[in-house]
Amino acid sequence: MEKSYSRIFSTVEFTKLCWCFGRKAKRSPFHSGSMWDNYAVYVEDLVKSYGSKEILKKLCMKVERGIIYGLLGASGCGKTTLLSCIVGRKRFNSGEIWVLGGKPGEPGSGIPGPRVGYMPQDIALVGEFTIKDAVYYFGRIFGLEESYISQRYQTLHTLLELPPDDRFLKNCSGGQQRRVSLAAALVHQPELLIMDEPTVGVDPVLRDRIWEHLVEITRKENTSVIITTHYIEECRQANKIGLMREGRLLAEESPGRLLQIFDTDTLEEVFLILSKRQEEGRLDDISSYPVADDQNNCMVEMMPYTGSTVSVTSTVATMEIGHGSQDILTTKDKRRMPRKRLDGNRVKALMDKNWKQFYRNVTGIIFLLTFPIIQISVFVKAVGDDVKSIPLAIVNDETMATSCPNFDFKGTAVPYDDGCHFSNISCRFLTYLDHPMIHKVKYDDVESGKQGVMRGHVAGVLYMSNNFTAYAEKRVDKGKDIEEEDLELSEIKVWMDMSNRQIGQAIKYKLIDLYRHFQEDIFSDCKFLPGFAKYPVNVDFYYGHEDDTFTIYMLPGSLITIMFFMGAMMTSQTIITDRHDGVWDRSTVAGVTSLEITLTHFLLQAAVTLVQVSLVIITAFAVFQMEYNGQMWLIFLIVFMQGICGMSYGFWVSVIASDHSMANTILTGIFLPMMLLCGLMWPTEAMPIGLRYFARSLPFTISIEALRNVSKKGWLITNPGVYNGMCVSLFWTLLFGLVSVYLIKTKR
Ligand SMILES: Nc1ncnc2c1ncn2[C@@H]1O[C@H](COP(=O)(O)OP(=O)(O)OP(=O)(O)O)[C@@H](O)[C@H]1O
Repeated sequence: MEKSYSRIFSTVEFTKLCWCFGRKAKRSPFHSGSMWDNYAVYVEDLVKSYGSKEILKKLCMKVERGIIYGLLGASGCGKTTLLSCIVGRKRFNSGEIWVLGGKPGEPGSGIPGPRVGYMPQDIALVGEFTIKDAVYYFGRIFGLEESYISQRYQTLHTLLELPPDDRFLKNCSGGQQRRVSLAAALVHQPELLIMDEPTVGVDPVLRDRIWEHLVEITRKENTSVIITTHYIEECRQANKIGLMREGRLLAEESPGRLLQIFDTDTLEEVFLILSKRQEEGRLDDISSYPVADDQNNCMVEMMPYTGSTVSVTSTVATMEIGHGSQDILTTKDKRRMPRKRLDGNRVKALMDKNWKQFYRNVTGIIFLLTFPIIQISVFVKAVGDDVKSIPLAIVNDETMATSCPNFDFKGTAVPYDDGCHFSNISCRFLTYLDHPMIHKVKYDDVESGKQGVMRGHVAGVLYMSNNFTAYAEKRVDKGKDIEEEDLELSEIKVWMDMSNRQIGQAIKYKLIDLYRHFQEDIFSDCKFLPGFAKYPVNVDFYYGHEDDTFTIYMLPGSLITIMFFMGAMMTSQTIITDRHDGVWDRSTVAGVTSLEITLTHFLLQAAVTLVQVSLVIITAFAVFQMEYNGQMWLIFLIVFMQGICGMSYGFWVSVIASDHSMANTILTGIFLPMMLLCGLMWPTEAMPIGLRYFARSLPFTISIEALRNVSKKGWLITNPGVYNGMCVSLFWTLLFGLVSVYLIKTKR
């Protein structure tokens, strides 16, 4: 093989055939725009790297108008990267790309936009679309009339043997999805059609039909086609093929001519020869040979397609190409109109897509609507209420009883001239312990009670001494003259298990509180001055109540964090799914702007957030009757703004994360510390001063305070304690949003 190749393939021809091997062009081949107009795609010295890895190495490529160009190469050689750069999906490091006479992205180039039909390697369609939806979606994005889309849909449906109109894409096979994807790229009859492996998984008969169609549109409509495929021999039907390896084009020529030059029967063999040659480093040798136009390496090739009379020979078709391209452009001039940042048709198509994606995902809807209700219900029912039925060991040495059968309050505190006579008041005190928080458990002595604590059977031991009543009476009678030992014996002693601080503290304060009531009642029976038994510190309450549960304190934080998290999760999941499926990229190539994508996602998700906020507020305030004092619309607004802020945060996460698992990690990894710092569970005032300022700068700390100020204090929007919280929400919403848009623009 190599022998016959050497015989026929002279060095000069080889030199002419291969081009672009590192010699820098002295000047651009074209000094006027009209030259580029002859090419559908013109790539010069293109370099694209991912990190330090160079994928495209000064690659040059020329695709004349009205031809089928087959781009061949092994997996990973950079074909998809090259196509992505051509359609403007990816930025490149250096070099030049002209598409249909303009540079992608430049105003008036029409690219991205309807001039190009792009079928990416991945399906890049919405799974919730029906077959018809998918084609119509792109038709509408391209601004086509409904009647025209309908007519095109019928034609493509027949041509590509598409499944029934109403079959959902997610229920189609891979091959069927690929055909729908092809139909979506063809619907608007683009001037340039770029397809990344369109025939994978397609039946050979249908594959043949697709190729026939490609030949037909290049011939009749002067469409230019770039197609990549793994089936090398399939490309015999192309007018020109580019053999790509390791980020470079080894050759670019018509298949017939390649076979002739290399004297082989198959393109596989041509590729093999050229690949070996590249391996041996002999391709670089050709730079020393004379070339047809040494002013520019990209111009060096056997058969330049420069004029209207050049005929391209392929094994399947011989066709005249390059005719009347200028006329075609004139009729399609409106496609070159500078792209509007916001176009009504595209916004409508995107809204329709988002809505279908939303309502056809029943599991998603159930989750989005029930999850906030479940969360707030669980919170109200499970968090912040008083502890109940905590077992407390009672050792009453006075009566050896906890319930004191036949006990009667009467006669336990009887006033007389100089004082008050007590009787059996240990039993009287024990009646005050009949409280939902406490479950009394009788123990015979302190030691066994303490054993009970150590074994976890009880949360503490309460002890009253033998003759507790007598010592208590002495304490009252003698006042400051009481002896220390008597004073000690008049005390109720308690040993608590404080390893569970919440329970330990709750029981401790409850016992003190119950004792206060007990003492007040006894002193009242003794006809002492009212208030004698009270602490001499009289605390009254301006906002809230003494017995407000912790639930009331945590409710604002809970509402806000639930909505922030829901907004963040919903947005990041939706956008990453769209981006991962390639729908975002594909829509962008079709002309959709980032603003339109962002805006339409925002509108739908804001509507969902509105419903979610209504649900959590109804659940908290109407169903669970949580108390509030302020204006309900203001409570609603503050929570809603945090939902929007969460959406913006989710948007930012979706931009910096490459996939769902990374997004979830970032989402929760940042959200959890924010939740700990926001004062939801513990006041920020308990933090070290530096940390407190940091905590207050976070998205929802001050909003939680604002919501508490409205719901508990009834403050109005004019109060800084309210509007500051709203300003912080707004600030973070804008910050996350702007940073995300900036990253989208720079990250490609
Ligand atoms: N986003 C990315 N970050 C880093 N490397 C990437 C990225 N995308 C592609 N690559 C690498 O670039 C190289 C070329 O990938 P590309 O997808 O362009 O190849 P290809 O020729 O289209 O392969 P295939 O035929 O299998 O689709 C591969 O080594 C790939 O791993």
